[in-house]
Amino acid sequence: MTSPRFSSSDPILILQDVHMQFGGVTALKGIRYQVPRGIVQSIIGPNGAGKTTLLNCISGVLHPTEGRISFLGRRVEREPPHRIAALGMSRTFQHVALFPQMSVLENVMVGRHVRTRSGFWAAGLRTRSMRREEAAIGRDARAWLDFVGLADAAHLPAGALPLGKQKILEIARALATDPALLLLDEPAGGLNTRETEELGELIGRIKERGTTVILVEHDMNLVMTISDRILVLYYGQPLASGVPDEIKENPEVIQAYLGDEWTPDEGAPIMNGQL
Ligand SMILES: Nc1ncnc2c1ncn2[C@@H]1O[C@H](COP(=O)(O)OP(=O)(O)OP(=O)(O)O)[C@@H](O)[C@H]1O
Repeated sequence: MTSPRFSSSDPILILQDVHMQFGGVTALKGIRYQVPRGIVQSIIGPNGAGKTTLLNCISGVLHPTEGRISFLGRRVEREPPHRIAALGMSRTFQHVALFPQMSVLENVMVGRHVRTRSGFWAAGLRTRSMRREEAAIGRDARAWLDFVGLADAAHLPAGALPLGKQKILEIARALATDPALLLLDEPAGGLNTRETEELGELIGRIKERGTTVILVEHDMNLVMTISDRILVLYYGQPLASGVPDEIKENPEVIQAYLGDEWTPDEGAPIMNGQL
């Protein structure tokens, strides 16, 4: 699915002068950035900095008003979300968007159908080949539930799970397409400390599988613990980029986001859990 000119050492994602205007609001002002393959790349910044808008542009939910986005060597800034998903990108949303009446397993199977030939609704017609495909999808979905630690809940209605597990289920559903790039929009929102630690451990295992992760997150403990690189957005522009220690010690970042009261010696800043 990658471009013939794409080499495995090329950045998986290249943003060139990405600009997004909503009427009078400029949400992104010419973002230039590259994400190498196989890392956890976090994007942080205060409310309204443009983080979700950037994820929406990358995943095709929004089309930037200007600029180019290349994913696996292909231009995608004018592609719809399903085409980008089929190229190998998957995402979760800030607010849980599961089918609450469907089982945990079925929710993961819905995610997998993005890549099947028959599609989820056509599968209802149930030809023999479709049934075989369906059975294979069921097996894969179980394997993903096992991977994220939800195998025991496979037959429960998704809506019956506590929020923390629903968020993990969303990640399982996004993983069901076996994406090269996974975008996570505030996965730790609403999670307690233990759930957030488990989430961090899961993201680490996703990376170990070879999936690149882009994480938009306010929980600084999580970000500083699991990120290979951090991009700081401020009013729609990159303010800084680097490894966690560089970001923690960057005076502009400290000044702009973290407040004067925090110093790097105190460890990762939390600011009431929020930037
Ligand atoms: N659909 C839209 N129409 C108009 N303005 C929008 C739209 N989406 C986002 N914006 C504006 O764009 C700017 C960036 O918003 P965005 O949600 O991307 O920020 P964010 O960094 O994700 O914030 P948060 O941390 O609160 O989620 C904000 O000023 C927001 O009000």
